[in-house]
Amino acid sequence: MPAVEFRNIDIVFGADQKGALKLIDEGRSREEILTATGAVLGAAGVSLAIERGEICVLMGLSGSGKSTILRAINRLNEVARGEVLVEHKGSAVDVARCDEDTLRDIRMHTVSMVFQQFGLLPWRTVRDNVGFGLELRGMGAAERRRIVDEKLAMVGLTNWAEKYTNELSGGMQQRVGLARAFATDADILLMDEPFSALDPLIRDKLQDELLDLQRRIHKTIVFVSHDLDEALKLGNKIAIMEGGRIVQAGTAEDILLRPANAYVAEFVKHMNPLNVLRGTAVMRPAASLRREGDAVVLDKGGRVKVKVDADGRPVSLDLNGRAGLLAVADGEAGKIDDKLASDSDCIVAPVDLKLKAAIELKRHTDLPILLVDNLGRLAGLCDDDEIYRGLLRRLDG
Ligand SMILES: Nc1ncnc2c1ncn2[C@@H]1O[C@H](COP(=O)(O)OP(=O)(O)OP(=O)(O)O)[C@@H](O)[C@H]1O
Repeated sequence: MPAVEFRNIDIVFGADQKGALKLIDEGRSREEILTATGAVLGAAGVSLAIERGEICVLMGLSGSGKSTILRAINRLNEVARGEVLVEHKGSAVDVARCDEDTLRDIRMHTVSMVFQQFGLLPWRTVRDNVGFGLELRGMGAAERRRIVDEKLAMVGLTNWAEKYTNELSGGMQQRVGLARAFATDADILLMDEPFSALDPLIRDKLQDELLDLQRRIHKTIVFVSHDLDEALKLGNKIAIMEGGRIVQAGTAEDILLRPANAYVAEFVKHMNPLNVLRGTAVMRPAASLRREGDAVVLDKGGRVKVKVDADGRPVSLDLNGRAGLLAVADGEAGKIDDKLASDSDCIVAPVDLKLKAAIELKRHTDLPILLVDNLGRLAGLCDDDEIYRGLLRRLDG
């Protein structure tokens, strides 16, 4: 069960919902619907599943409908048609139709929201802002203090607990907003352009902090942004919206490599592919490499071979009859010990290795890179040839 799922939702602002829905079904544009009915099309035919633990970024130009669908997740916006399923206490609840008590329960325990303008109460201290939701729930002071202090430590604001929020910088205020959202322990966080009021350096830092926190807390985050860099950096999944409709949803790589239409292509035109692409985008897949028995041939001359076991995991390296050494690089950043690298003949790295890291590894070691999946099985080869060809293909558009 996804944590959040939009099933074919339409959202209309205005009295003539029926008239607007009819025109949506006829495929009319927002302008046509506005002229004919006076109603504003907020969202049309939106379907999207957001899995538990995912960061899904809703991206698009101003007015494209990002906030509109985000706010349907806790029914701050009513949907005219369709379902908004939210995983609540182990089952999928249609927020669009559930009763008021269930809705209140969902808002209090399952879905929490972080706003662009922080939404803090200036007459309360940082500690009392973070504990506000818990206070509304009727939680006792001691328990509240324990949770609030834990969340303040999480966002690095322990020493600021007694200050008033207007004594804090914008970046710090947004950290208070984050701590408040974390304090409710909601599984789903809705973040409506939370960093866009901040200057670029602070924004970049908070994005890193959010990614770092997410590695520890595994929330489901639905994040609205109009900035593609931010979307590509944060999103496991990115849904691009135009005129109230989702025009493409996929991974950063899908969007960069296969933009669905001219609108998406325009967004990605100026992106630096190195920050987004992973080894998988350029590697020569294992299945297309020449096999010789239990060995996979890595070079044209047939002198470099890697032996794989019955499951396809690389076990040894054969350099024209001499045994070579395989060295393992860690994580998507491809970290490797210098001494190990200099003694080795080939590097084994995870398949989600960032292309930028692959290039750095190549420059640093000048060794071919074997990419392996999360079970250690050979997924493909990423050497100079693959990297150059992959980049050229990308740059050629
Ligand atoms: N409460 C409302 N009443 C009437 N129209 C609304 C309301 N909320 C949103 N809209 C309209 O719905 C459309 C989509 O707005 P939305 O705020 O979702 O866009 P967005 O993509 O989030 O843009 P932005 O980045 O500017 O916030 C816009 O045309 C907007 O004017």
